[in-house]
Amino acid sequence: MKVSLLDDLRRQNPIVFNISNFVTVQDVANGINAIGASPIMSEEVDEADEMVQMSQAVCLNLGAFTTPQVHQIKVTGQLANQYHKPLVVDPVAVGAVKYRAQVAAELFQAFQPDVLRGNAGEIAALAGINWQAKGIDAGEGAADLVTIAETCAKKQKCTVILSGPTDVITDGTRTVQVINGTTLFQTHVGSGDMLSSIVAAFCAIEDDYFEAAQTACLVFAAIGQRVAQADPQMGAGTFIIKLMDALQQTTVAQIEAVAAYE
Ligand SMILES: Nc1ncnc2c1ncn2[C@@H]1O[C@H](COP(=O)(O)OP(=O)(O)OP(=O)(O)O)[C@@H](O)[C@H]1O
Ligand SMILES: Cc1ncsc1CCO
Ligand SMILES: [Mg+2]
Repeated sequence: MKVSLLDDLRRQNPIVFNISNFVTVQDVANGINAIGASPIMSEEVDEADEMVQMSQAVCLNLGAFTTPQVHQIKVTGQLANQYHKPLVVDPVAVGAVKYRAQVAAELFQAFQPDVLRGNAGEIAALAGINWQAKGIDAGEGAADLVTIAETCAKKQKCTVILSGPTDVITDGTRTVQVINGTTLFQTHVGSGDMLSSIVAAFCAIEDDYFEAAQTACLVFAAIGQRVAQADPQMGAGTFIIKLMDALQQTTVAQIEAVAAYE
């Protein structure tokens, strides 16, 4: 685990191009900015080529697309592959909505993600494993989370992050579990979207996307855990504000001091 990648990220301040969703776009932009990268968002396919070329990573969030946006997402994903820019995809609610699963399957015919980041319900759906997803939330299932993530990585031919109380990160061969975190993440809609774009920021500065993905998960979860531990009475509203502060201010040494992974 190379937590020092966080210092590289802050030094290099890479541009991360996001097609976000309207629910969480501001948290995603501010999260990227706070941690030390440079966000840019777009809803216009005509600027996709220029945007991808000037970016060091691309994050496509499938949270709330319209038909024109599906086209924009498809073109942007293809451009990311063409220009060899790391491509992270967040497949929001593909386990809960058949239409979304169908659109995601069509998109993955058109381009190849480098990292897929979703909760258990989303990653199980992309792995073809039975699970009861619940809207944007993970839902319930009996299957083993490591098996789900590894199956998904092999099937989709990329690094996979299955996030939750424990994050499972795998490229199908190497697998790490990040234990850090706080239940307060669940009280803030868009914690996962923030994580996906922060994964893209780490992929912008580290060519081994498995390494980038596991470091991003550890950094995000450990920072959230430190915030929660500082005030046991904290609620959802304060958490996001303190989390933004901590994304900006937490040091590599502070993260290493609480890091828990296996
Ligand atoms: N119960 C929990 N305990 C500790 N950490 C958690 C817990 N649930 C989620 N997390 C952390 O929250 C972050 C977001 O992951 P999560 O799986 O909740 O994404 P998500 O379901 O896509 O969220 P959203 O749809 O709100 O964006 C990750 O860093 C994960 O480790
Ligand atoms: C609540 C919600 N609905 C569509 S996207 C989204 C934010 C979590 O991705
Ligand atoms: Mg999500």
